[in-house]
Amino acid sequence: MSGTREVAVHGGKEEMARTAAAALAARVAEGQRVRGTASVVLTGGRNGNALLAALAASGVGDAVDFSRLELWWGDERFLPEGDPERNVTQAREAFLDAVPADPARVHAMPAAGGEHGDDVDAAAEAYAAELAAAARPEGPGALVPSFDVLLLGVGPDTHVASLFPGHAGVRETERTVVGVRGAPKPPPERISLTMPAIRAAREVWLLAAGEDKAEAVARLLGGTAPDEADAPAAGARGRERTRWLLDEAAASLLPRELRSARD
Ligand SMILES: O=C(O)[C@H](O)[C@@H](O)[C@H](O)[C@H](O)COP(=O)(O)O
Repeated sequence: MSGTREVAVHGGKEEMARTAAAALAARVAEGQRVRGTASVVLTGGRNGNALLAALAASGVGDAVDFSRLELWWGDERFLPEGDPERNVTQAREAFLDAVPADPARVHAMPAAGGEHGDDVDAAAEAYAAELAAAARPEGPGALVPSFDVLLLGVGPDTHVASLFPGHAGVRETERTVVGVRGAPKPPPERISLTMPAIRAAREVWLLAAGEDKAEAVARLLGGTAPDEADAPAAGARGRERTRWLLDEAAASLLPRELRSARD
């Protein structure tokens, strides 16, 4: 049984990113206070990167000890190391190069042309092994760490990570990481956490901003939840809490009572 679901609507995408960054810093600081270290799964995309940039801004992440923060990725574009389109490259530019993270705790997904060559499935298996090695025995299913917060940008087609509607990855029930081919959002080859890995997180935060997300958000939150195979974001739930962080444009087609929900 998953936990609570909350919807928060913020004025614009910048306000949403700043609010989300401050909330993430507070959650990480709490996790570090209670457990010594915290574990966050980052997402690619404009909203994910905007949140990271806000987190790197002065004053926001002051309560976080970045040297005790385990960073993972929910998905990665399977491109060569250093490619500007890789999520980790964009995260470094937005955030990582500005904070004192411990490189040993920054778990980037494998790049194409690296030790796994161009075998995206082998790269996915390697990341699954890295997650399992970091899992604590008491963790959920002990295949992945008990992530404090797992961030997900939401696509206009309701995809999250690199789990796309109707594609095999969204129906995976055993593996924690899969290789993706033929992704409708370029590049076609990607690595992605699966729903079992996503749902192992204590909290899952879904980020959606802009008019182009309004129809997806209305479909996902405005009434009966669609099946996750057809609308992957519908399956993205935390064990303790699921938060939707929207701006007014993305929330514009929601019922009035949801549009006014504030953090
Ligand atoms: O690798 C990726 O492209 C992302 O992980 C992807 O899942 C992204 O989060 C969504 O497509 C939303 O992207 P925007 O926030 O840019 O709309």
